This record gives sequence, structure tokens and C-alpha cells, in this order.
Amino acid sequence: MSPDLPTARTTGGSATSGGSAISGEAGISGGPATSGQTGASGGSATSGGSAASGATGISGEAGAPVVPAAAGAVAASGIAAEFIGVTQRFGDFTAVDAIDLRIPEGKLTTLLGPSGCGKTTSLRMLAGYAQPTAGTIRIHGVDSTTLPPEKRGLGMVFQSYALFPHLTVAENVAYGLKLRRMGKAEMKQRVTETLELVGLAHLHASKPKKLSGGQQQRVALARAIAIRPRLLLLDEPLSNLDARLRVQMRTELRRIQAETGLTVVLVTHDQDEALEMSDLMVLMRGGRIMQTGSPREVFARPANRFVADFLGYENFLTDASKTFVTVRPEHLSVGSRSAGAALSLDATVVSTAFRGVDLLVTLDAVDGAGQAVRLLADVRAGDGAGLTPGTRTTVSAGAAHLVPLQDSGKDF
Ligand SMILES: Nc1ncnc2c1ncn2[C@@H]1O[C@H](COP(=O)(O)OP(=O)(O)OP(=O)(O)O)[C@@H](O)[C@H]1O
Repeated sequence: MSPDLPTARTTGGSATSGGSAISGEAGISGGPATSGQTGASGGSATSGGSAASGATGISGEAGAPVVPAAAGAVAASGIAAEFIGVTQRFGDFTAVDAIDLRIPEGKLTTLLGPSGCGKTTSLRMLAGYAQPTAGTIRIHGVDSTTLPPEKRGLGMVFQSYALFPHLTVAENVAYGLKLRRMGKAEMKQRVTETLELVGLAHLHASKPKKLSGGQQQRVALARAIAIRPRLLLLDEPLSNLDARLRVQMRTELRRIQAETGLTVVLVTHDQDEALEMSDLMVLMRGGRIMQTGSPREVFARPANRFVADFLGYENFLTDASKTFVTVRPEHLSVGSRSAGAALSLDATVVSTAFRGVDLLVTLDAVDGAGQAVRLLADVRAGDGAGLTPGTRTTVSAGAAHLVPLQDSGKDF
């Protein structure tokens, strides 16, 4: 089955279709409040209004294009959306600080960073739920900075993905299509196709409460993509799932994105999730973008200490050439000074932690700038005999494993 989403015309473009409220806002796309008590009418509480207007919003009719005419030409540029100097202030506080970002068409982009770094605020501005204090947001080449959510051609899924409890799975998925007054036969086919895509066709007649968390999340996803959005926004959609399901759903989401060619923007604070799922990773801190790149690029060459630390690098120090570098624990050798090592320091073992195959060794040393540094080395357990606390030894690493960082780490 090939739903052909990216090229399909969007049939109404309600930003809310399928998404529950952002950060606890009342309405949904059609979805009830999280508690589920409000049902269909509850869906119109806040953004349900958007959803409804989405039905008549840009296209007015099912099947009519939601995106302005310029979009086709601009889509060819490969940029689905663009932030240009976008700032969001709340009083004196700057939540998003003049960010520039291009969201590639047909790819999965993650906004990654610690709590409060501005991810959700950025997504809300992209969705149209918040107006930037300054800057421009372009969607498919069109200045959409002040465009209401329902006119942006978006699908959304959020952490609280509340489904309508009184509707079946198929009816939940059909909800946004009904709002767009899609014809019955087309709607039935669209719902079947979309449920097949998320692997839930067999549960079409079930009520949400009979489903597992992962299945419910897939229904929410199906509801969002059934309208064939030009941009799918996901705000921590997996964070309510248990660890095992979360990992499964990452793979599922990735498969669905790849099969449909949808442009997806995913907000997460989980670096593993971002590394595994992204085409493009955008690392944020304090309302700014710290680094943008493919997971491999960012992981191999973190730009600064913040990014390196966030991605699990452990050792930060100045080497012999006075460059501030980081090196992963598994790349630090202990004891045997490797010939030609770019980093070589006398060190004292502080403690060791046996982990079966390997041994984590904590050491104190003085780096190339004369600063005391605490280092973590991950060595094979068999090589760690004799590394008792207080042992004087050496640590070393080859040039290939030293990752230079732009900053000195002092502002960290
Ligand atoms: N309406 C608001 N009024 C005042 N401050 C706000 C408002 N919305 C967000 N903020 C603040 O802006 C900053 C960024 O918030 P945002 O929700 O974008 O962060 P986030 O990166 O998504 O974090 P999390 O992962 O915790 O959701 C936070 O410090 C937050 O407290």
C-alpha cells in the first residue's frame, strides 16, 4: 500500500487534526481533553475550533489543496519550513533567541535538548499556537508567521494524545476527514490505508480503552497522518510509553516516515531517540541552537562542550597542543602509553567499577593547561588488574579519538 502522502494534496490542513493540546492546552484536533470526558464536543473547546475551521479553512473541500500555490515551487527547494531570526520572549525572559533553522522536506528532524531549552516553544510557533516576538516562519516558502494553525497544513501528535474514548479506532482516525467533509467511500479507503500503515487494521472496530499504550499512540499517529499533512509535528509523542514500547515505536515511526516520505519535526529530550530516528538533529540550549547536523556528524564532531556532554562524552580537557578536547571513555588507554599518542598524561586511579566485560576506571590527572581533571576510562576488565585506588599510571589517546571543541567549556 502506498499512501503517497508527500505528494498528496492536503485536505483541509487543520493543525490540530489528531493532536491533543500542546503543553496542556485545552483543545485538540479533534481529540478530547486528556481526561477523555469531553468527547467530540470537547474537542472543539479550543483548537477544536481550529479543527472545525480547518475543514473549511483553506481548501474548504476535501481534496482541495491546502497549501498556497507557491508551495509546489518552493517544495522543490527541499525546504519544508524555515525559521528566520525567530525569537520568543515571555516578559523579560527569552525562551527562543533569534534562531535560524531550515526543516528539510521529506525528512525527520528532531529538536533535542534539556528541559526548558525552547523546543516546545519553537514547535508551537511552527504550529501557529504562539506568535514569535520577532522573526519570520516560512512554511513551504510562504511567510506563515501570523497564519492561524488550521491554515498551515499540519498534523500533530503530542505526549497526551487523547483519543475519543467513545469512538472506535476507525472513527477516531476518520475524525479529521469528517471535519473536512470527505466523501464516505474515500474516507473509508483512507482510514483503512492509514490503519494498515500503522499496523492496526485488525483493531479498527475496537475502542481505545481496549488498546495498549503503544497501540493508542499509533491511533493518534494515524489520526494525524490520515489528513495527509504537509508537515507532521510530534511533541515528545513517545514519552508516555514504557521503555520497551518506546524503543519499538521509534522504529515504527521511522518506518512510517520513510514509507510516506512525510516531513516530520519531532521534539524530544532523549538523545538516544534523536540519534536513532533523525535525519537532521537540532541541539538546543537556552533558546539557542547549539548544533545542527546528521546524527553521525553531530556525534562524531560535537561542536562544543554542551553538545558533547549531552551526547554522553565524559572527558573534557586541554591537550598538549592547548586545544580543548573531549575523548570518550572507551578511547582512553590506561597503563600502556601508546606510541605516538596525541594525549598522554600521568594519572592516579581514584576508583574502579567492574561491569562484567569492562571496567570503568576513574582517574585524576593534570591536563595540558595545568588544570586538574577527573577522567573516566572504559577498559577491558582483563586489562584492569592492578588498577587499585591510588595506583600511579598513565592515560593516553590517539589523535583520531580526540575531538576538538569550539569552546573552552568555561561557560558550561
Ligand atoms: N507561556 C509562557 N510564559 C512564560 N514562560 C514560558 C511560557 N512557555 C514557556 N516558557 C518558558 O520558556 C522556556 C522554554 O520552554 P519550552 O517549553 O519551550 O521548553 P522545552 O525545551 O520544550 O522543555 P521541556 O522538555 O521541559 O518541555 C522555559 O523556561 C519555560 O518555562
